[in-house]
Amino acid sequence: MGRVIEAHELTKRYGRTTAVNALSFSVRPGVVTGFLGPNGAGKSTTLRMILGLNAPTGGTVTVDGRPFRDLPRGLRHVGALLDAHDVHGGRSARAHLTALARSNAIPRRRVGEVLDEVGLTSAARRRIGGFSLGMKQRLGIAAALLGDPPVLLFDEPLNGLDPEGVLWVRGLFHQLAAEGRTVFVSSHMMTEMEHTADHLVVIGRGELIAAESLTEFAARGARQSVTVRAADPAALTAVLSAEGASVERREDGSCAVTGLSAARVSELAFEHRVLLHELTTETSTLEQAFMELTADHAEYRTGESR
Ligand SMILES: Nc1ncnc2c1ncn2[C@@H]1O[C@H](COP(=O)(O)OP(=O)(O)OP(=O)(O)O)[C@@H](O)[C@H]1O
Repeated sequence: MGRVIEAHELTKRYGRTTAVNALSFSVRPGVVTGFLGPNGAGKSTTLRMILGLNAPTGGTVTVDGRPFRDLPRGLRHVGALLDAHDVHGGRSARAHLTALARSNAIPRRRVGEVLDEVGLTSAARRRIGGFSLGMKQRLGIAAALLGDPPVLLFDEPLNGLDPEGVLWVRGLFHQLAAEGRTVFVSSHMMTEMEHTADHLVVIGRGELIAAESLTEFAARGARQSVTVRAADPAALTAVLSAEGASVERREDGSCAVTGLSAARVSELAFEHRVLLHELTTETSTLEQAFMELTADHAEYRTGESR
């Protein structure tokens, strides 16, 4: 039921700022695709171009082979949560969704269904102005689901949700993908995507850095190193280096060893009678892979004068 989103050489310039630069990627149905990048990387701009809210300076982006503008029945084709605050605070949640349903020719019964789905039934008659950010996110998700669309876009949907809300939203995204929909979710935090996305499109400064499965992405950062603390670090270094390992002596007296497994380090130390006080395997995390890959692309970084 889902449709492929295809960006080809997509570019957006604002004056001299290039927000999105020759970005090409595709988002497939049936999996949750995370859209990851540091602040200012161009995620919101890209999502707005997918929805036809911003016109590209160059390149194209299509849903099911067509620009969004050419797709009739808006919300029934693509449901989106762009900015949870972008709602009329004086209205009730139910009135807000009812107005959206009416203008998109969506049956009224969907309003009750989506309110239920996002857990807002008991708050449906309250003014949105009094909602917490988490409740507004739920309302925005309800609006995205209203037209039962095959394609769903969410911009930073986890912002403001409590831990229970985060678990719920992850379950919902997986369910929507399992139903065969196309689910594209932006975030600037790798940790948020780790248990949310199956596939990743990673950008920095408007350019594509990676487009691959979460497993492939994780493998980039999966350089294992072994931390060893030895009674005689110099002796250990000599033994391990002779076996082809690279050994880095740290200030705290420990050694970071790459190129040998912890088991092999232990065997060699035993054979050469080097006493060990500590032996730990460190696997670099997804977060490290993300930081390393985006380091050259971060728009705003602490300690950087621009
Ligand atoms: N309307 C605009 N006019 C001028 N510059 C803009 C406009 N919208 C976005 N930009 C610039 O384009 C770049 C990308 O912004 P965008 O909001 O798409 O990034 P983002 O990845 O969504 O960031 P964040 O995670 O901070 O929301 C930024 O440098 C931003 O300042």
